[in-house]
Amino acid sequence: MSSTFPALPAAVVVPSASRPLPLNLASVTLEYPDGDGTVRALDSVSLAVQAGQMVSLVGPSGSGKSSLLAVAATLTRPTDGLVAIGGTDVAGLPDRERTALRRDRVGIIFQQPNLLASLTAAEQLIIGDHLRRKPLKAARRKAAELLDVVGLAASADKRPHQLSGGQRQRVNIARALMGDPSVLLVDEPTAALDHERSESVVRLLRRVTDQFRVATVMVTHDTEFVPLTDAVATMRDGRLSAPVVPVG
Ligand SMILES: Nc1ncnc2c1ncn2[C@@H]1O[C@H](COP(=O)(O)OP(=O)(O)OP(=O)(O)O)[C@@H](O)[C@H]1O
Repeated sequence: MSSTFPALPAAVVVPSASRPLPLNLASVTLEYPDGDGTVRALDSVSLAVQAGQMVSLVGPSGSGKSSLLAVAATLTRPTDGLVAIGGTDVAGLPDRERTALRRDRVGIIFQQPNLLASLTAAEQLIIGDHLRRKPLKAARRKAAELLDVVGLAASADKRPHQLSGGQRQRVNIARALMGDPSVLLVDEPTAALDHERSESVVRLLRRVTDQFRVATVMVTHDTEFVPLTDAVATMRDGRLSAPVVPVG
């Protein structure tokens, strides 16, 4: 842990009773088959994230961070426990409704932007809305607005090879916001970036979390960026080794 990270008293994030939490994981366990037995990637993990809150998820390799994101993203069904997005319990939903919930409520940002080589920055955003069957004109307007938010208004017509790594990650962030998600799940967004670009990407994630009131979970190994977030959750051997603590 970085020396700039303050030691703080533990405090569990308390959900507001009046409005459903954008993201609520309660006692989530995930087991993968492993030879004759199973490996427990998540062991009774609980994590509640409020609108406008940004939580850092840290922990050693193999501790379960990606598994937690995959379960929160509704990409992986947990073996046990509750996964609720905006108050909807995902467990009972058939695959089609899970996919629709994910498309409409969850923005996912992976380490690598995975942009399509032949599309411009604006088109990378618009194509998602096309799949959501939204009108093209509105999608164009929204893409322009979001590219402006991420500082790429002047690069809307550039293709991935004409953008820097940091700019590609900004397109990735704008793309994840196109569906107006209430939850943003971010996996090591700075893994391929130098320090300066990493900091500016995390600051951007902080800004969009505030501006769009999304509930953001960011897996990061850069603990120096933890103070830019509201709280830190530490994973070890599939468990949250400490309660979520606010960053002071
Ligand atoms: N598809 C899978 N099948 C079997 N075991 C898996 C699978 N995915 C992950 N695991 C195991 O689950 C545990 C948690 O892995 P996970 O990838 O979630 O950790 P992590 O903290 O994200 O690691 P890293 O920081 O290296 O990405 C590990 O023991 C891993 O080997």
